[in-house]
Amino acid sequence: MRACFGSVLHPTTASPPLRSLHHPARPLSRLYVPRIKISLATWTNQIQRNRVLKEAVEVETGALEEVPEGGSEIGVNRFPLETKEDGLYSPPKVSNRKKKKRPEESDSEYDRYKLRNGKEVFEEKAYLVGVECKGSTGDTFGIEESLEELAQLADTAGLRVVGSTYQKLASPNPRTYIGSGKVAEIKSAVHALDVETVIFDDELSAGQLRNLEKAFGGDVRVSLAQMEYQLPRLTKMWAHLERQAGGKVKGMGEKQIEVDKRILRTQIGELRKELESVRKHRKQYRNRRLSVPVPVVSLVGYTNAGKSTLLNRLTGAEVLAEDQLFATLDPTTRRVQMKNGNEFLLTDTVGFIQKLPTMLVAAFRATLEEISESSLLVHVVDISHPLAQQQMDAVDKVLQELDVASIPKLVVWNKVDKTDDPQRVKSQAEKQGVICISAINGDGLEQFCNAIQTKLKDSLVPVEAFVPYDKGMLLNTIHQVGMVEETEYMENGTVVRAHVPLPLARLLTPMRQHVASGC
Ligand SMILES: Nc1nc2c(ncn2[C@@H]2O[C@H](COP(=O)(O)OP(=O)(O)OP(=O)(O)O)[C@@H](O)[C@H]2O)c(=O)[nH]1
Ligand SMILES: [Mg+2]
Repeated sequence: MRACFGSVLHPTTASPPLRSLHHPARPLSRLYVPRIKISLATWTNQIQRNRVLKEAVEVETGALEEVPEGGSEIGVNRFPLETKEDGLYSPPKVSNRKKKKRPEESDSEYDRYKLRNGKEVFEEKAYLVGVECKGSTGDTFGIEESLEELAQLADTAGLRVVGSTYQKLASPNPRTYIGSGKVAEIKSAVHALDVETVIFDDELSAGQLRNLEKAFGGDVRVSLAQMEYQLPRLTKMWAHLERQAGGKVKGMGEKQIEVDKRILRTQIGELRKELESVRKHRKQYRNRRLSVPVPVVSLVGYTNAGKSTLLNRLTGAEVLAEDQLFATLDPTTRRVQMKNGNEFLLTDTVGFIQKLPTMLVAAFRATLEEISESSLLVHVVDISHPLAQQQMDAVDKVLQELDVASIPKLVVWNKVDKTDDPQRVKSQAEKQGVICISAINGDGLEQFCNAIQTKLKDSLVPVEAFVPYDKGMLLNTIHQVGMVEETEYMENGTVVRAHVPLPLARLLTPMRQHVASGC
């Protein structure tokens, strides 16, 4: 056994050659996501396997003569795919911690390569350990729920959860965090189940990680949790920027695989700089966008609440919406046109999660900065979730930490179709002045758009401006994004009285002065 990553320990078993790429790491904070989703080990494997897969595709299209080792008889689909009837890949549901191994399930290395979102991942076997310290404040989620969520995250990260345990502690053991009896119990589970990754539901010190690895029987290497967290995000951002900004960012134009190779060669300090540069360019991109004076509405909410589904439904966008945590990693913005012709920009964001630590908030900054520049936040709640209230509280807490609590907010209860009694939920929502929708079947979306419009109006600025006829486009924009109360046609232009978004009001400033000085 070897390696730890965040509070994740990777014991090694007889590994295929690719697994030697594993890089261990340690946690910087109590991070769920980086600890598992962004395992450099998994990620480097993915890159490596994707390369092989890419080569295999080239073989099929005749681009390469040489067949990759071991791939001759299987071609593109040399690794098993799990498909649903509709042909889409469906990851195994792992929220059931007592999942039994199917008799026909083989542990051969090939069987454990799975295709996820078009990428191939090696499914490591994971064992979850939940820890609850008595007297720890602020946690409204119980330990069982925390473990459920951790299992879902592990699934999202491409791990196969083979077991779990938890312990309530009066205070953590300084050497191993959990008690020695628990350590022994986990050790036997690790060996009995051939576990490769042990994930702790809490922050462990470097010393505790070392001791635990030793106790479970491996040598520990500790480093680079931060990098593991940033790498995929960085890559994704590049891809995102490439699509949106048209090739001006450093590294753009590089194929994904080249970016991947370059990142693999890069050290963590350099990566930090790169992330910073991505942030700067995103900001430039946002500034350009802000010069188009359309109000920005951001969808925020707990992960899996249905934000991307709502964006897709309203705009016809094709943002990945999946029953997995953290399906969305970087924001996407689309224009929404309402029936009355008014427009706003709708931004999807990365979902929040309980115990989102300040450090993670900082790391998410690149994406969450979008939120701070919105005219309106739409808090999407999965009202069918048994812990909907706790999730709402967790989101509000993060919004406070992000210092955006002052931005007007509209709360929307989503997935009403999934509740036991949609009618009852709807009337409850009405009483509380909350909009009730189903992003999946479109129920309540008209009411939702009207509510956005009303809320946006509250954030509009009243202006009176003289718009010369040669600036006719501007008048169109005022009609499109603002609310026009009165227009008066003069000899050289139009006097317009309207409520407009702040950026447009700024743009109109010279014309407002014109009004003041004599029209
Ligand atoms: N029944 C039902 N399912 C929904 C509804 N809206 C979304 N879903 C499902 O909920 C799951 C999560 O939806 P996403 O849109 O990916 O959620 P998200 O908030 O973007 O999640 P993250 O990107 O992880 O933060 C998907 O399986 C959707 O199909 C709804 O109104 N009703
Ligand atoms: Mg999403």
